[in-house]
Amino acid sequence: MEIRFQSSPAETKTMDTARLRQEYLIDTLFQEGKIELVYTHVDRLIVGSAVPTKEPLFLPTDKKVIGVDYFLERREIGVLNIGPKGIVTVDGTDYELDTKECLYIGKGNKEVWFKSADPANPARFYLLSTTAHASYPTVKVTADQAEPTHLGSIENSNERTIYKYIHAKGAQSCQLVMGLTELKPGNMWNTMPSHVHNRRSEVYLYFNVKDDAVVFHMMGEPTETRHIVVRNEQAVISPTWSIHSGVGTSNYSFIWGMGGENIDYGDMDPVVTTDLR
Ligand SMILES: O=C[C@H](O)[C@@H](O)CC(=O)C(=O)O
Ligand SMILES: [Zn+2]
Repeated sequence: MEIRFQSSPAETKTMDTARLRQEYLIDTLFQEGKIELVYTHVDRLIVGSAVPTKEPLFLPTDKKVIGVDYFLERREIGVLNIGPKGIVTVDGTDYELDTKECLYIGKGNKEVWFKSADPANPARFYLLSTTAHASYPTVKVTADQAEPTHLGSIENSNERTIYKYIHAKGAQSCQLVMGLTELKPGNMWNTMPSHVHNRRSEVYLYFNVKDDAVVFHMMGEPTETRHIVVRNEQAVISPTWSIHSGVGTSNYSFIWGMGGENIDYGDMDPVVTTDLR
């Protein structure tokens, strides 16, 4: 498992493009036939993917990194499929996940397997895990059940739909909050006006980014911003003190996921756009 440590705002200010990318961008996800996991000390989130082809893939532990006998011994995980239909098997129970469907798996489940319904058109499971102190029921959430919220306007180029899967009023969890946002065609800005939330860290996984398109992901303290150029199926780690907004050269979607002190989606500190530097 790859390990990332934490950098302070003061350290981040001094980084050049390559260093920023090394620190905050995850560009190794969604390799076919593989599970990929990245451990960040930012709220101890584990960010990953599973793209099962011929063989089912097992969610492994890494005794050296997490110090337990199985992955979910002291953790919970959200699984969101951004590809064709797949199956997640949790201690012998199968959950079918179609595109944009999510599975919350609670602490204490010993064996998690990922399979594709059609190995020639593999499922693409995005994984986000936080530490957990209690066991909540494993539950599947469909896009329809995910409380679609329409936000933004074409005038501001940010008309989008936010689906909340795991949060205080949805699938229950210890600290994981997770959902998906889709921009309408012709709309390029996400999360603008931007915000921070010192109570939680966040990771964005950009997807449905066209092959010749990129997203300029804005990060940093509101008065000390930087950007990272992101391509399809790449993720960016956002520490508590950082804004996390983006503008694409075309429309796109992203999965947002958080861990920290609370599971209240709305607990954000808005940044006045004209205060950004
Ligand atoms: O803390 C919440 C997250 O940053 C996202 O849910 C914001 C988002 O999807 C959007 O405004 O488009
Ligand atoms: Zn946020």
